Amino acid sequence: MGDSYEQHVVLFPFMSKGHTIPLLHFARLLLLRHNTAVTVFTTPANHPFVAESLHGTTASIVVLPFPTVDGIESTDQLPSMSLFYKFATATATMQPHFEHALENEITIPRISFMVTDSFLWWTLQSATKFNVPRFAYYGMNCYSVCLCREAVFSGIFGGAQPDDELVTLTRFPWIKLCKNDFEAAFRNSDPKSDAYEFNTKVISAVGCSYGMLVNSFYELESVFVDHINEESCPKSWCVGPFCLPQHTPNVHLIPGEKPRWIEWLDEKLEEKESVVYVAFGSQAEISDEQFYEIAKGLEESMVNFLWVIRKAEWTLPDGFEERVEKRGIVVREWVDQREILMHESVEGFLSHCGWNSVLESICAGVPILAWPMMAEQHLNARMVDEEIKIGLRVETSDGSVRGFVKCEGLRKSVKELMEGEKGREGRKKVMKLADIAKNAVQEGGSSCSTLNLLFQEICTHHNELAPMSNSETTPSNNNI
Ligand SMILES: O=c1ccn([C@@H]2O[C@H](COP(=O)(O)OP(=O)(O)O[C@H]3O[C@H](CO)[C@@H](O)[C@H](O)[C@H]3O)[C@@H](O)[C@H]2O)c(=O)[nH]1
Repeated sequence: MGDSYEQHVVLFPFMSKGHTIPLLHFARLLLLRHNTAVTVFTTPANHPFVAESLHGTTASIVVLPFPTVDGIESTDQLPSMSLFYKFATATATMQPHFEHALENEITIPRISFMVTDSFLWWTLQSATKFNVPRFAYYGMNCYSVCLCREAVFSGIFGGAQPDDELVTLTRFPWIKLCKNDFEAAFRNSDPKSDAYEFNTKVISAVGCSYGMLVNSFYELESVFVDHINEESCPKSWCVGPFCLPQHTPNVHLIPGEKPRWIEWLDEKLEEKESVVYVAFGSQAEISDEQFYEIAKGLEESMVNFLWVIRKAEWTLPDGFEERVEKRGIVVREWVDQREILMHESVEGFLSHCGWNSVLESICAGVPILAWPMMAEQHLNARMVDEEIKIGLRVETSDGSVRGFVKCEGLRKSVKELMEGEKGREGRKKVMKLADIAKNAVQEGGSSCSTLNLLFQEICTHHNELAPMSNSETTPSNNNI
């Protein structure tokens, strides 16, 4: 790495597509600052994905060994998400290799700060040893962070009320939540459980970090950003959407080079037809029974759809693709989701509400039909439907937040998104937010200014430390 760089940022994403992709976008965003060098840490099996994503940039990639029993290095490959805690805990085996690289391999220029995923809690110890400020990347927005904290502090989980009964939050009285808005593992208060142990380590390491880096923008959730920054530690820095500044939709200049689903969307655009995009992220688990109802609901809705199916074992009803031939397309490959959302024919997104999907939909000005499945997605769905009002929720058969979705419920909800009043209102609102998001990442916008401030603060922090290079640094246990 050359001497012309004044700043050097280390990024260490967690090995899951929904966590890695945004930090790779953030790497590109950092590289727009010409004086900044970026080093990204990853594992052998994730290296090709990271390298392809950073192709054509000056980012350096460091590969650390990750010895797992089954050779799985990304959560989307796990046979079941019940193995998540085992997988996430195993990342700690990388700590000595990470520290070896910090001490010997990537010493020039001196590291300004590191952004490591909150699930890699042990990186705080490494950052502390080498006197490098650590920003924890949560993957969640400030709304969900605040709601998780409030639910814990207000004792919602311990209350005697049924799991689906709504409780008003004292700090945010316009918000009602139920126990089922949270994963059972997150509510588990048994200190001996894997979930409790892991979450405790993660939360306490975030609390002792220099800051929290958030893939969001201030105008989207100012009440919640302010709440975090006024009432708790560490400070949150909203510098997103990470996917925006450097995104130019793929331009397929050579005929025949376009993926078939983009050609299909082009055809729909020519026919002046709108399309709903259907995708549930990189790790959702869907039962065969539920999968069948999705297929039937889409077929009966009579809307045009592009459906990305993640798992080979999810089988479509007999003759499905023939019956929907003219108005539906099923894709079983990895797609450029942002390119699809940006396509002019796409006017609705049936989504599991992973935070990246929600943000990408906001940036593309596409309203959402929210069908949360796991993690913090139920909170994101409340945000979409009740807080920022850019869509609606899918109708479940018993009205509960985790209820089964029958084909009639799906058909009605999809129609409402594409042709109904709630869809229309959501579309207007999300288009305004798309403009605000674009402004946020422009020079002078809130996210751009926050990132500048972060760099300024880190420079001041460095100047206060004795000048020395990393190679001269004696590992110590001083807190930053
Ligand atoms: O074929 C595909 C499939 C996915 N994606 C991208 O993969 C990412 C998926 O992220 P997200 O929508 O957030 O879904 P998950 O993969 O489910 O994300 C996990 O991580 C998120 C960030 O922490 C959480 O909000 C979610 O709840 C959690 O499930 C997005 O950038 C998509 O654009 C593609 O580009 N092509």
